[in-house]
Amino acid sequence: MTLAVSLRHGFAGFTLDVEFAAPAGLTALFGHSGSGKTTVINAVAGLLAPDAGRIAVDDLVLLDRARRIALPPHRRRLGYVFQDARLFPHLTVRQNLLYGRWFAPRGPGAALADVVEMLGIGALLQRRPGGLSGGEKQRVAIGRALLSKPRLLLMDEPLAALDEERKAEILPYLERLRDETSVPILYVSHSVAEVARLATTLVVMEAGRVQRIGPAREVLSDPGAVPALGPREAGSVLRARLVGQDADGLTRLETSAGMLLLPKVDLPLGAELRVRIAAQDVIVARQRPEGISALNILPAEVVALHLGSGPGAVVQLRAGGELILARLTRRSAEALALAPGLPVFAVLKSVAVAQSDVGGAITGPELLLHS
Ligand SMILES: Nc1ncnc2c1ncn2[C@@H]1O[C@H](COP(=O)(O)OP(=O)(O)OP(=O)(O)O)[C@@H](O)[C@H]1O
Repeated sequence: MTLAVSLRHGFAGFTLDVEFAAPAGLTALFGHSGSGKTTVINAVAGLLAPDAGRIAVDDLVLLDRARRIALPPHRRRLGYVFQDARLFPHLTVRQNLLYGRWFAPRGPGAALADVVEMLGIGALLQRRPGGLSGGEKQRVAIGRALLSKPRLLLMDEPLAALDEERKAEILPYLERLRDETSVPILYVSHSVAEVARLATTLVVMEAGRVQRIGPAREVLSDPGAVPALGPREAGSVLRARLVGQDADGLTRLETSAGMLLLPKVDLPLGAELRVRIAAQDVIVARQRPEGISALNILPAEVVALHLGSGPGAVVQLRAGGELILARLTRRSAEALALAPGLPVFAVLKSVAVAQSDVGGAITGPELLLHS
């Protein structure tokens, strides 16, 4: 299923003008506060009638201003998960979940038992929302949305109200949701780490427009997207496979950029992972450094150099089949005479690992590993 969105809408002092397609998987709408993410979600949900536009899920048109089509929200069959779970306090978890099914059309769809298992909420079924943690409540809210057999799940910053520990608890379930159901997810976030971990497609919004769109891995390693993503948070995502557990406690991950050695990643051999390398955790060297504690040094080649307006610069490197971003100062870029085609070495100071979107085991919280 693919969601196609084309929208124009004006508020006083703000114009939204966007066009994008969200294929299967999780499409993240990323952007700074006020860039228009919630306005897009509200238009898709039918809570806002835009000045102009068309929204369709495959052949089903939800909105077409030119043809005067505008399905009311309840006929769009969308599951909505907000920042706060909005569960019914007087109903048990089980009754809250079944409430979602109440409005679902007949026909095949997710079974209660499967949803309960996927979200790990079996032990909570007889409890009422009042006694649940924020993360547990969100898992129930996701289950309720799924059981309504939605065409599409809309998630507006579902983790924003949670502390880091609760976020870490819920992320693996969102990964399962993305990988194990065929329901496309439109997910609003302003956290690059969250987007890097979850998104299959990334739509970067800026001042009401789409600044970049594409497969998340490509957009995240595009130096041109760094200003919109924020230089502190920008970084690339690599695919990796766990290929060895060494006797000294280090884990070997195979990537097309080379082998990575990390402190123990407690997963079975063959596990597929996403590895996130923040641009600020990469050092660029002209020669292979020696006498250095970093374990992960990858041969690479400069692809592009992106100079900012200030003292910073971002360099895009190709290592094997992967693109890696490194953040450095303009002065260092000049001292190293970095230019496209130059062979260099990427020294990785730290790497984060998460479950990949290829399936496989659940890793639990994102592991931030210093290599
Ligand atoms: N009902 C409204 N009336 C007038 N202006 C609005 C209305 N809703 C949103 N806006 C304006 O539209 C712009 C985009 O808002 P929107 O909530 O879509 O941004 P956002 O990217 O979701 O931001 P945040 O991350 O803070 O939620 C903002 O300038 C906001 O003030």
